[in-house]
Amino acid sequence: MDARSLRLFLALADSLHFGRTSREQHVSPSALSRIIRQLEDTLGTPLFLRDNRSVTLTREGLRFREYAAGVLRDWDTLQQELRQDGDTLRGELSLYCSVTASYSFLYDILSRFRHDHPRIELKLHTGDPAQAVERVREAREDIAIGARPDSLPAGIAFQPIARSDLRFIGPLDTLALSDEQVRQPSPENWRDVPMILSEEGLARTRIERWLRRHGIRPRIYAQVSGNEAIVSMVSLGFGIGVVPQIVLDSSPLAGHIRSYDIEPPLAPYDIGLFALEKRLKEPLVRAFWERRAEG
Ligand SMILES: CC(=O)[C@](C)(O)C(=O)O
Repeated sequence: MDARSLRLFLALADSLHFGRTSREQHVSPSALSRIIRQLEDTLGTPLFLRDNRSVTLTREGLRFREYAAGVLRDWDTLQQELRQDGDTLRGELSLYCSVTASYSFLYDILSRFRHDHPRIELKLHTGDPAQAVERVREAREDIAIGARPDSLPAGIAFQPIARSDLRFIGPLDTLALSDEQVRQPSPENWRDVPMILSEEGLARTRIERWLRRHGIRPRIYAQVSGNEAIVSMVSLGFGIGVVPQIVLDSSPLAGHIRSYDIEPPLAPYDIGLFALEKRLKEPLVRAFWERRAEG
C-alpha cells in the first residue's frame, strides 16, 4: 500500500467517479481500476460498490477512508520532519468553502500564505457551506469555511473571519411579498408565500426558528444546497429565500433581487474557518491556522 494508491483511493472516494478521478489524477482508467482492485484484494473486502451508473463507498470503504487520510497525514508530517531543509513546509492541504467564500475571502487569506509557504499544495473544493463542519469532522478536508453553528461540536476549532447579516430576498420584478406581509408576517398572510430554503445548515435552522416564532407553516417550493443556488431560484421568481448578505454582495444576479427589511431581523452569520482541534498541531494545518495577516 503505497502513498500514491492511497491518494488515488481518496480522490475516488471523494469524486465517486472513475472517469473524473482518472482524468484529474493523470492516471489511465485501467490503472486506476487495477490499483483500487489491488487495495481491495489486500484488504479482502470491497471498498466501493459499482454498478453501471454509480459508485458508492461501502462501510469498509468509509473506514478505510479515515485510515488512509490519517496515514497520508502522518507520512507528510514525517517527511517534513526528516527533510534537511526542515523550514520549508511541504505537502497537501485541502480547503473546502462555498463559491462565494472563494471570491470573498480566499484572496486575502491565501495571497500571503502562498508567499510564505510556496511548497504547500492547496486543494480547493467548493460546495454548500452547510457541510463545512461535517467535512472537517470526517477528515475529508483539512480546513473548511462556513457559518459557526450556535453550538460548536466538540473537537472542532473555529476562527472567525467575517460577520454577515442574513437577509430575506425576493425577485426584483415580481411582487413576492406585499408591504403588509413584510411589516406584519403572520400565519394567514404568509400561508401562500412560496419559499426556497437551504436543505440543511445554520440558515435552515435560523429560518425555521423564525417561522415557528411567527406561527407560519412554510410552503416550501424548493430545497436547495448552496446559497448561490437560492439566489438563482429567487431571481427567477420561484419564491422568497434567505441568504447571507455577503452572498448577495458577490452575486452576478444581485440586480434581479430585492431584499426585505423584516423585523426582527434574523441573527447574523459568523463566518470563519473550521479545523479539527487535535489536528492544529500538525505543521501544515497549524501554518494555515496561524498564518500571518495580510499587510
Ligand atoms: C457561510 C459561508 O461560507 C458564506 C460565505 O456565507 C456562504 O457561502 O453562504
